[in-house]
Amino acid sequence: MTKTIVAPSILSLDYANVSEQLKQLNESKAEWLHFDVMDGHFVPNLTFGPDLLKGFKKCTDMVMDVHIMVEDPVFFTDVFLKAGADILTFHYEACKDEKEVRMICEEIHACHAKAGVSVKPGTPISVLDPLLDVIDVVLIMSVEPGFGGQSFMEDMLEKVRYIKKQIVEQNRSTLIEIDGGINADTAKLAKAAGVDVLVAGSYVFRNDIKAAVESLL
Ligand SMILES: O=C(CO)[C@@H](O)[C@H](O)COP(=O)(O)O
Ligand SMILES: [Fe+2]
Repeated sequence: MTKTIVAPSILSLDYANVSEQLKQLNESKAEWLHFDVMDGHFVPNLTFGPDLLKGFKKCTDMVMDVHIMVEDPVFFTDVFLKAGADILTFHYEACKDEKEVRMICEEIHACHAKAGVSVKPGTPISVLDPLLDVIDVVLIMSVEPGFGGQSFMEDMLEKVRYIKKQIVEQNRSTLIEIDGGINADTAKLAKAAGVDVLVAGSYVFRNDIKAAVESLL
């Protein structure tokens, strides 16, 4: 069994208490910090810009896992790579075609970062089969993107099982990340299906941070 990585989503961080929460995150077993970028167009919500990412990088050594939910992935990939993203994940649905997905992944690699591609619940995961050679992280949305605190869509586990099989058959080292509605119960289901990285927002920040992270491992 491979090691599980926990990626707390700062969408649910308590912004009245940032330094204390960051201190707890730094003391926790979470290895990645999930940074949700929303442009108000691709999803009906608006979140963070590159300066916030630069600020977080000064306060933690965690891996910056940037998830861009934006209409223009080419523009924002460049912006967040320059701001210091370690992993840059964009949406398949925001791209013109397969060629553009490949081109963005290659641009990310040229900046020495890892490339992630995300699919919304309604998108078949098989669209990523021919792209696994350039994808470091497949991010499966287990809620509709846009907001934290939604319920886990259990039928997304089928996508996890499917892409895991493809990764093994193609002999790739691609990681599978799941995002949305993760708590101690849904984490068990996700891990059993083959998930490597668990994004968790509301569950981590509405509980004791260190204990919540630990309960997901
Ligand atoms: O990308 C998103 C939402 O679009 C996520 O990363 C959420 O931030 C997850 O929040 P929880 O479902 O864990 O509360
Ligand atoms: Fe996310």
